[in-house]
Amino acid sequence: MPDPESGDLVRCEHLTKRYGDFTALSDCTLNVRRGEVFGLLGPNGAGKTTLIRTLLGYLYPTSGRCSIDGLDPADDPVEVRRQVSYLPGDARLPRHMRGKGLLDFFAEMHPLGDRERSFAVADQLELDLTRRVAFMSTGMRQKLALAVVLGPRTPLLILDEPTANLDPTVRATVLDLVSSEQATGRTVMFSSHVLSEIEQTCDRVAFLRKGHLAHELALEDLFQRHRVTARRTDATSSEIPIPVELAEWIGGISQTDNRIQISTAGDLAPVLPWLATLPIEQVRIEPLGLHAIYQSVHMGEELPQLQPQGSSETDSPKSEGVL
Ligand SMILES: Nc1ncnc2c1ncn2[C@@H]1O[C@H](COP(=O)(O)OP(=O)(O)OP(=O)(O)O)[C@@H](O)[C@H]1O
Repeated sequence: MPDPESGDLVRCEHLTKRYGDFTALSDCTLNVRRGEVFGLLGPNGAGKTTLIRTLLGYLYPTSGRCSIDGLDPADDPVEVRRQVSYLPGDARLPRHMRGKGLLDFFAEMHPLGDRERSFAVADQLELDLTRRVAFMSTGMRQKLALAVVLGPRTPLLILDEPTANLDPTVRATVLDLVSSEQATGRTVMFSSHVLSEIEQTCDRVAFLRKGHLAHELALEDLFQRHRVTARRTDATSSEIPIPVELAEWIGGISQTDNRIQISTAGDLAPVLPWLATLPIEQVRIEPLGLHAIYQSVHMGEELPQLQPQGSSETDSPKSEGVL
């Protein structure tokens, strides 16, 4: 039964999917909250599409379970798919149809289809709807697929690499469209290999690696974290103590030769006066972006220090858990 009271629209509990002996998704537990934009990140073959297709009931889980609005796709795939607009990574459209006819067709087919909306999206993407699909470029077909998928007013939108094959201007429009969908109350899941798109659009992101959920991260949290690098000007290499009153803001301090690195969490304002008192020069402060996290997950390395706020532990890397 749909459960509108639950804060989570999507739930995966210990979801595992094997193809023969090969485990494509392993013990994956994650939730997507209603109204959020949730990003799926991971290298090629990480299991993103497998996760999405299991959620939609196109694949049966080997073990574990998942649900969309309380509905289990293994039990009721048709009803689940009524709740979802899905853009596959390899969307194939009937080649003989013209754009206009195709949008009409899909708007009529879907119980929540909205022809006006599909045409408005096509217009926003500056797509020529008079052409046959067969004569469209790859990017034009992607635009058309987006116009199809963004039409129906489903509670959930799942987009598998929606900006693939699009030029930078159109990519930006697509991200705007995703944000507009969120503003209307829809929940969006999307996978992308473009980290800046995830940073720009998502509320939370999950990193998959070799079928495992390697990390989950709230973007708001990431933007609050910075890395300060500097050169020590004093001759000693003695440890710089973290002032007790700043324990909440300083994640850790590490030093190699005379290079010092300080990780911060939360507002920088209380940290800056203290930094000014330290024997350091060539100070660089940079937000800890997704790129640093992604690289670590991708390489299977331990992650850079990301202490939760309130922690005063030193700069020991951690490799598990929610960042
Ligand atoms: N039908 C299948 N039979 C066997 N193995 C499969 C099948 N479908 C996918 N796989 C394997 O499962 C793994 C996960 O594939 P999946 O398509 O989910 O990855 P992905 O994260 O979406 O990758 P990409 O970023 O390249 O789209 C890959 O190693 C892939 O080769």
